[in-house]
Amino acid sequence: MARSILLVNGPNLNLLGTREPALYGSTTLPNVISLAQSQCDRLSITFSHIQSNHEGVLIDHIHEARSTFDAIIINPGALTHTSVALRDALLGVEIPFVEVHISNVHKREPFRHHSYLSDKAEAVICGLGVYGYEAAIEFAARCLEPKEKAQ
Ligand SMILES: O=C(O)[C@]1(O)C[C@H](CCCOc2ccccc2)[C@@H](O)[C@H](O)C1
Repeated sequence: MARSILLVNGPNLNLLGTREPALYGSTTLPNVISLAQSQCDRLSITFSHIQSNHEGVLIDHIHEARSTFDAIIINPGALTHTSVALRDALLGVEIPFVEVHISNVHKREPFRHHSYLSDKAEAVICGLGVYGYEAAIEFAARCLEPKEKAQ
């Protein structure tokens, strides 16, 4: 089971719970983080979180995760549909990851139907609202084995 999880949230997710509640619900990002921290505490999993509106900042944190985290749970936001660089960063660190989307992207505009990450994700969760984060943590705890640490 994963013993340490980094939760990554991409651009505009800092607005969660304050705009577009019909699409993304009314739970704020701080509340999502608090719930995730409590869930990880119960599972004896080390937890950390980053949210940034800047692609390069997210990439830097993913690089830094290589020596620390067994699993990444990522909601890339709109970078899902545009960022080869984010894909390359995840592939480069060789940390298993779960892709989460609050909305069902497949019921939305066609440009949201493609992800640069999904074919490399251990799992893709979308349309469950913020429960998707809880489900992703549970999946990581049960099913993601830590990769052998590089010597
Ligand atoms: O459904 C998801 O979680 C998305 O990753 C959210 C992205 C948007 C992130 C912005 O989130 C907001 C939340 C509240 C208010 C405004 C934006 C969107 O571009 C993806 O296609 C699907």
